[in-house]
Amino acid sequence: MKGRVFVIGLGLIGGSLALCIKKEHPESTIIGFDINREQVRLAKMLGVIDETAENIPDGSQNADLIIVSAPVNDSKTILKALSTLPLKPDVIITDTGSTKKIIVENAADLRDKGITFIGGHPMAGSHKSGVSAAKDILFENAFYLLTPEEMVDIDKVDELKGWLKGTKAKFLTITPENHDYLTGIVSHFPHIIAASIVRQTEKLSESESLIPRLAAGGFRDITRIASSSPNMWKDILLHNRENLIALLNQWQEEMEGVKELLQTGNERDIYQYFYQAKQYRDGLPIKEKGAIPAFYDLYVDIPDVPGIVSEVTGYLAKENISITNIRILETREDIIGVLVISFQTEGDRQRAEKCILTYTNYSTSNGS
Ligand SMILES: NC(=O)c1ccc[n+]([C@@H]2O[C@H](COP(=O)([O-])OP(=O)(O)OC[C@H]3O[C@@H](n4cnc5c(N)ncnc54)[C@H](O)[C@@H]3O)[C@@H](O)[C@H]2O)c1
Ligand SMILES: O=C(O)C(=O)C[C@]1(C(=O)O)C=C[C@@H](O)C=C1
Repeated sequence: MKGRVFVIGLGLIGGSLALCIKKEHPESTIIGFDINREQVRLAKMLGVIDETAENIPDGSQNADLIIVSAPVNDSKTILKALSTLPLKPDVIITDTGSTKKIIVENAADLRDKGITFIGGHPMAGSHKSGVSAAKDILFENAFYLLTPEEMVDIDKVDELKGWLKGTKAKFLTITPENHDYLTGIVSHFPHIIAASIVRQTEKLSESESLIPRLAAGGFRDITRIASSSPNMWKDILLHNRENLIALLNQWQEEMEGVKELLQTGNERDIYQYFYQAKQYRDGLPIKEKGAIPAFYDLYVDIPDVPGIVSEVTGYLAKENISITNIRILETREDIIGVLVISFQTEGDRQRAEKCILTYTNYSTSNGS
């Protein structure tokens, strides 16, 4: 496809979508805008965008596709601003926000002007923010939720899917209300729990200095997402308050049940509690295996290609670096996401990181 694509908000998601679009449609021109000038500079330097726009009116005027990818409360304001601008009549506007009901409501003025708005949410991401974390494989095999309203022409939805083909995501159309209910359960609520576990641990560590050093495998796995952008999550919670309050009430009941299990001390019931959770978790399409206690972990973001694990371990063998364990965190259905390699010492971990960065262009981190 040819045309001008204007990305507003050049962060992890806006940047990754820009890369996907350019890869699939090399003849398109990607124009970027962000209120943070440093993100714009980086986006241009990293080749994520072709051109920069000074402001939203400039970038929008000749755009064929506009992608709004700011935190949801900012996106709400941006959509309102877009509705006051002269736009191409056949432009498609979409967003990437993690919530949909309030966003779609705030696109009403665009709709009234006959402009197509299709709410969107690629259901993949990371705890990292900013354009430097953007990558074109981020959405591979992930669900990409779309929430077009009834009046939106099906051809326009297909056109948007065409633009987004390079994400290699699986498109699913649902209502904004259902979107917020479902993502509340599987995404927003788990983020609250992860943050609450970290906050409780922080308070308890004030009187016990060993706690941070012991917080390894399990703690890291369950709290990784607590490292996500507080600004983004503040907005998500404000946009999905009702669903989240209902979930918190249910969770409190669940915890009361657990407390009762402990007070009663019935071995069989406690076993059953964990057994049932394991059955459901193991049956999910995301098959994360084995919690390996590892103090010196290296997280490597890997693409979904055959032989990738042996490729990475091959480089380490070449440099005589021993590993104590290796596992794959499958972050999305059908896709390898992150390779977690464990080492005996921090020195080995650092050497391994250097080695992988020398031989490949995969990003690495210590998972924190
Ligand atoms: N991070 C994830 O895992 C994830 C996944 C799917 C969807 N989302 C959603 O996608 C959107 C973007 O998230 P992200 O992870 O890319 O965040 P990010 O923090 O990496 O990037 C957001 C960017 O928006 C910019 N911005 C804020 N207000 C702006 C404004 N008024 N005009 C122009 N730019 C503005 C910020 O400066 C920042 O560079 C959010 O709505 C988020 O809910 C996030
Ligand atoms: O992998 C992560 O770090 C994420 O939190 C990604 C995640 C999620 O909850 O699954 C977070 C918010 C987005 O709206 C979509 C995806």
